[in-house]
Amino acid sequence: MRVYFVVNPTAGRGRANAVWKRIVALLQSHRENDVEWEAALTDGPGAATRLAARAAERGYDRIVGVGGDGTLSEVLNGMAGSGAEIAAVPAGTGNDYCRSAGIPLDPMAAGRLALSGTAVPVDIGEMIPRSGRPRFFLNVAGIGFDAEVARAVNRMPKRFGSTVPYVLGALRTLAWYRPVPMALHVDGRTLERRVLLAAVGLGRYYAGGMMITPDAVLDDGVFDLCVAGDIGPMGVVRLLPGIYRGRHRSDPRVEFFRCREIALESTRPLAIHAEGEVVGELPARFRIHPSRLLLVREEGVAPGAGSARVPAAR
Ligand SMILES: Nc1ncnc2c1ncn2[C@@H]1O[C@H](COP(=O)(O)OP(=O)(O)OP(=O)(O)O)[C@@H](O)[C@H]1O
Repeated sequence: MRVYFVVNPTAGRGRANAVWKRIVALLQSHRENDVEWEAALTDGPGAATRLAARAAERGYDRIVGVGGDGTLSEVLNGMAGSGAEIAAVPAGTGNDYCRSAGIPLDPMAAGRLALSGTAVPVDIGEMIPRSGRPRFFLNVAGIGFDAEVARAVNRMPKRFGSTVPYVLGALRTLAWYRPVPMALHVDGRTLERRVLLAAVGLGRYYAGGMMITPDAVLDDGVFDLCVAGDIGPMGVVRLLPGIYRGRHRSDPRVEFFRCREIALESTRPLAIHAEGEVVGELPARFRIHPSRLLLVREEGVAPGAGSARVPAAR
């Protein structure tokens, strides 16, 4: 098997650098002779997409993103549709996709899995803005309050980990952001609402462990759409802490839908985030591609990580 590592040395406030050194030591001691590997470090935004696209073109069987959710998302956008498998070594700040997918958060365990685990098909989403470039995502994309929080968080230094910047960004955004009148087209049905946020989930977690779409399953062929309605600043303050445990599930102002196609329109332009990075503006469509990605993950583990599977015989 030929494995290509795409390493973002700046992920996790530079933690990825140390992680990568340990992974190299693991690779050098790896006894399986049938693994041939190569690696490249990213040198800025967009580099992981270019590196992953080249690796897929050159016929690598497996492409491993070493970094956080942003790195993995860039890797996906370089290799989606190529037939290559994707694996992840979590070395970022939030690592929400690994949390959602049941990939070990311990980078060395994830590194071993990347080398010897098997890949299973999972769903990916495509965000198609009316103007601008479409983009694939693997975990959560969204609009509204959370996209504005993502914008605020991305402007902050990452030295505090993932939760503190998120809470600070959320508080700052609370001061000015108000629910926006929107039309949501969900599998052909139109809903009109004032919307605080809409999150399109394949995985369950985002923003450093918030369980925004608590029932999402990576390989069920549908999006879990979470729509938080007309909720004011004090309501958000009360709602936010409970999202870490999925308690918003029972809040009457929050609705959930299982669907395949979503189109969102708003009365004013709203930013769209994918995996916590701002990637476009409404209006946009979201389309699911069931089982489109081959993901290396542990089988039969992890709450929220997909349907339970019988462990393969070894
Ligand atoms: N050499 C580089 N210098 C600066 N930025 C880079 C470099 N390589 C990649 N990037 C950018 O770094 C961004 C953040 O990376 P990533 O999301 O993987 O780490 P993180 O933010 O620490 O983790 P998480 O998203 O899990 O919280 C990516 O969006 C990518 O475009």
